[in-house]
Amino acid sequence: MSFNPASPVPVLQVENVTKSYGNIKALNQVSLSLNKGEFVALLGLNGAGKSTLFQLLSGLFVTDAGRIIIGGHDISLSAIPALAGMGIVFQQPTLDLSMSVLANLRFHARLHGMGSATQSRIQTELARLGLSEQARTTCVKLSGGNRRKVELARALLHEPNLLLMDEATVGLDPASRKGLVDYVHQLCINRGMGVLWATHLVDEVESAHRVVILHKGKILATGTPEDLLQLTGQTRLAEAFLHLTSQQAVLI
Ligand SMILES: Nc1ncnc2c1ncn2[C@@H]1O[C@H](COP(=O)(O)OP(=O)(O)OP(=O)(O)O)[C@@H](O)[C@H]1O
Repeated sequence: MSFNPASPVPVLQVENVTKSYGNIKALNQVSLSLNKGEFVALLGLNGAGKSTLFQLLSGLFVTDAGRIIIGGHDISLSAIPALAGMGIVFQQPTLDLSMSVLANLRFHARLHGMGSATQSRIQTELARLGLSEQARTTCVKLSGGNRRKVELARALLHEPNLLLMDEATVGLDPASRKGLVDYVHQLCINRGMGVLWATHLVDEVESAHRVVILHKGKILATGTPEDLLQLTGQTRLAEAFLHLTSQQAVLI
């Protein structure tokens, strides 16, 4: 089955979101939206505010101002249905390394109240990621790349409409990074899932449908990779990114 992008359906709307830590404004009036089947890259240097945005999206923190709507549900009013439609892979590993792959996935399935569908969903996701043979392996024995794949399988288990990837390739070698980006791209195409992929690595965003450049808590620019090249007059995305973040002009 392949997704038809003809009629976009927003799976995520971020409206004028502001968040401060004391005097530090980590996010300043940030707005973005993401449609079904769209791969949107959130590109920003260290300290841009990417993790802060993800913490707000995953309900760990609340906004100082603005609204976050996931699958039509305002997270501040209806957190449970909002979060139920979302999967997330955090920058920091969150598997219980003392448990098996299966036990980690079953724990997540119980949290989502998946019931009798659990076993077949686990088998499907592990098979897709080439991890069926590792199902009973204790996670501490897995390579870094395979641990990330288990985290991705866990994030996909309850079939979310929105997948958040927060610098999910940290610690992976270049081939594994590319493998993960390509796999998630296919998920967008095949399942019509929306993906927000945060990174500071430009090579991970070259195939994104849209790139949002976040810098010092503000969105500097948004558009297709081609739009950003045109906007900056550069020939490579890495140069366009450097150009935008060094100029800091508001170019939306
Ligand atoms: N708990 C906190 N307390 C105080 N300041 C914080 C806290 N978390 C983040 N910040 C500050 O907020 C700003 C945004 O940080 P954030 O971690 O969201 O950026 P990031 O884009 O995820 O960076 P990185 O790529 O390095 O992970 C930075 O100035 C950071 O120092």
